[in-house]
Amino acid sequence: ASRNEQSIASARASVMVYDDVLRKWIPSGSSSGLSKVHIYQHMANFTFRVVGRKLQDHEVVINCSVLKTLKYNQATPTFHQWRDSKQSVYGLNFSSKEDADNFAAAMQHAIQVL
Ligand SMILES: CC(=O)N[C@@H](Cc1ccccc1Cl)C(=O)N1CCC[C@]12C=C[C@@H]1CC[C@@H](C(=O)N[C@@H]3C(=O)N4[C@@H](C=C[C@H]3C)CC[C@H]4C(=O)O)N1C2=O
Repeated sequence: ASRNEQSIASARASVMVYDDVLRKWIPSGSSSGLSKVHIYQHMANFTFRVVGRKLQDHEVVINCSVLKTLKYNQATPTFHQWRDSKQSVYGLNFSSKEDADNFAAAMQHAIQVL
């Protein structure tokens, strides 16, 4: 995150991307595993983005803008998903329901205030 970004939520989740051709979820990044996923608010230009880094090696596995048109789907209590602007679908498989609820609340806040 840059200096003028602050985290409004963080959660542990495995970050996945849906492969439309294979019709299956694949891990985002070079391998599957848990990441720390943040929603950052940019204090100067009032934008939000989701950034996730693998716990093990800090590989950035998601870096996507949160637009006011984002439809955030809580498919299950611990699996949430949305489309980014390039129509990729991201899925977060949260390690706990608490993390999922906390992340969803912050995401909905961001979408509301944009
Ligand atoms: C109208 C619309 O766009 N709808 C989208 C969803 C959507 C709705 C509204 C706004 C935005 C979006 Cl994004 C849609 O349906 N999408 C988006 C791409 C994928 C999918 C299309 C088909 C498949 C069928 C099964 C289903 C699925 O993936 N379920 C999960 C699942 O199979 N898994 C994941 C966990 C649990 C399950 C819940 C973990 C790994 C794997 C597994 O359990 O092994 N699908 C989808 O969600």
